Amino acid sequence: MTSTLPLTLPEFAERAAEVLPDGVLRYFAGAAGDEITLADNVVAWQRLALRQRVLVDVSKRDLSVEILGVRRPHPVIMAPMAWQTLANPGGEIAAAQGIGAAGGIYTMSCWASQHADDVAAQAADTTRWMHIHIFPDRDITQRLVDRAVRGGFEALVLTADQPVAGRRDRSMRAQFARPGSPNLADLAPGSLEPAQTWEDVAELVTSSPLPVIVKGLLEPGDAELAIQAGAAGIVVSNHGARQLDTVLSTASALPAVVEQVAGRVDVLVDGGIRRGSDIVKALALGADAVLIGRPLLWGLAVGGADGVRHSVELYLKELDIALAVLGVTSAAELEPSIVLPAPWSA
Ligand SMILES: Cc1cc2nc3c(=O)[nH]c(=O)nc-3n(C[C@H](O)[C@H](O)[C@H](O)COP(=O)(O)O)c2cc1C
Ligand SMILES: CC(C)CC(=O)C(=O)O
Repeated sequence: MTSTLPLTLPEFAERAAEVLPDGVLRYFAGAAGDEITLADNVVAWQRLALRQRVLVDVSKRDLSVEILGVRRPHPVIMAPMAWQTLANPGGEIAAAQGIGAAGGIYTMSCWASQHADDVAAQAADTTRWMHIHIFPDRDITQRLVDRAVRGGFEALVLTADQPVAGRRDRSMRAQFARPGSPNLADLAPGSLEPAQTWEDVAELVTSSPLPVIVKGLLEPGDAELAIQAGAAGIVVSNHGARQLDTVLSTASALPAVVEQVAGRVDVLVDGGIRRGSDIVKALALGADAVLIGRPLLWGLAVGGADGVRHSVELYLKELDIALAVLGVTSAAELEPSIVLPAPWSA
């Protein structure tokens, strides 16, 4: 892809809407029900205003943060998203290469349209996490864990908010051929497990050589249970508003979860993060890092690996400028006092 890549993040979304078939776009962009939470995931970050301090020496700025005890160049992680060959023939491999080139972590959905072994081989230089479910057949889960270990994936991201599939009105009639999940095809057909509980999480933590991050929590009480089960981290997430409409947006849910966790494990957040300034707000509210979903699919759709890399770089550029203008030199040291309820949201 040699055409000029977009200059802004919204332009990526517009270009993706032009290049993606209608059915695929509806599946990617859509969410549950009336999409109230989908909209509020974005707006909840916009409802926060930033306090800027001036005439601080910001000539040296540091975007690095610690994630699972490892210093990373910046806080951007690609969220697990199914079937990435629908966005671009390069699929998961291109996405992983792209985010790796930008210094970010790639989370591979277990519903991937390419096999984890191939992603591991062809994006060997990218720090990769493997997304998994507790499947009705626990042996499938175990085999995915083995595969993650074999492929050098460094953590497991366990989806907790999908006992059943959400009902997504926008994509219900979407016509597109599902690429299947070659990553699961050589295992028994994966299906969701409505009977999963925290006991399963504790068992997974005990048996897994990799740290387990529990994704899809909104309540402080669940964060506590995740810690009791031995999770190394949690993701405050509503699955991109795809599971149930009118659950809390993630910016609204984050502060109480951070308070409950009190630094005991890593707290990550995703949902509606569309600007570098949203990352500032997430970190200020106590997140250690952020996962970004749809915008990186738009990058993949528009420009393959290069598009993903460029999209991440746009976030980082915005993050860096935001820090400088706010008078802050370190992303890791952002304080809650830098955000306040915006007067325009009253
Ligand atoms: C097309 C698509 C597929 C997704 N597939 C998965 C998945 O397989 N597992 C999962 O835990 N979350 C999945 N998600 C949710 C994302 O991991 C993430 O929580 C969400 O997209 C973040 O919100 P954002 O898109 O507003 O950034 C998917 C999201 C999208 C848009
Ligand atoms: C294959 C699906 C279960 C992937 C998913 O979680 C989603 O589309 O939100």
